[in-house]
Amino acid sequence: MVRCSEVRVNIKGMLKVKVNLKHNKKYKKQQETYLYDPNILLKLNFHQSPAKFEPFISAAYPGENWIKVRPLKDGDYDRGFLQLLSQLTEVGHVTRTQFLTRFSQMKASGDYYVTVIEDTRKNEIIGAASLIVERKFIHNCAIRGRLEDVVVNDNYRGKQLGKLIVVTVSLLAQHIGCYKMSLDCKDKLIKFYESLGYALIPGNANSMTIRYDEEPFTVRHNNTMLDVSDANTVSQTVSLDFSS
Ligand SMILES: CC(=O)SCCNC(=O)CCNC(=O)[C@H](O)C(C)(C)COP(=O)(O)OP(=O)(O)OC[C@H]1O[C@@H](n2cnc3c(N)ncnc32)[C@H](O)[C@@H]1OP(=O)(O)O
Repeated sequence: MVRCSEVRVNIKGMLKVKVNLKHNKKYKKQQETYLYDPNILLKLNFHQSPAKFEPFISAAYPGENWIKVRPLKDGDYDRGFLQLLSQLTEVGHVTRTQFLTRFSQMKASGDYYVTVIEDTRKNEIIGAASLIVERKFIHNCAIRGRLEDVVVNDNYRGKQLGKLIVVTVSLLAQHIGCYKMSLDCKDKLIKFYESLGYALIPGNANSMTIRYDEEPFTVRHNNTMLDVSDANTVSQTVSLDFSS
């Protein structure tokens, strides 16, 4: 079968038809879908971030030509995205269908900015972080960002990729109009996030959790499980305020 890939009308009104003789088999190579528009990442101004990059890198120029910062793609199931997440927490056995269904739901909502770093030499996802947009009625129907699921493959840590992926989604939050961005983290990572502009808000930096997947209902304080009845202690939330 012959495919017509381009039809143009020139000045004299002559119809020009450019034919693509590629066989259908080659054509079958499916286009992958981005979760969100990758061009937004090229517009982010990394000089706005208090993070110190030495040498300077950004999402558009990540320092090496084999490093690519981009939105998650539906094909990333085959690039080890879930295996990377398993270095952060338990992922479970997620089938391709489950992955693609979740990807479509996230894309349809428009509020999920799962962002990854790919090692293009290996066709492998080596870093990830998610910005999730929360829509509010308060502050004139404002939107705020939540930073979730930050991880860098342990073979690539200590090379600024953690900073790169967190700053990318943080600038992205500001770019799309969030008035603030917050995250929950373990105590040992507070310094890491502080170096990227996040702060513990005095009197308002607690993070509390109730779990429904464990019995009896429990509140978590970092890694320590507490019974809800004596949960006076809580863990911490760090915020990045774009209005100040
Ligand atoms: C909101 C959330 O998702 S919190 C969950 C965070 N993720 C995890 O804990 C998963 C396991 N850890 C990781 O994947 C990585 O260690 C990350 C993402 C935390 C950091 O990634 P890296 O690529 O190593 O970070 P990067 O090289 O950019 O280091 C930045 C700085 O943070 C410091 N840092 C990195 N990891 C840690 C850590 N675990 N504890 C304390 N400091 C750290 C580094 O020393 C470095 O400091 P410097 O700039 O003064 O040299």
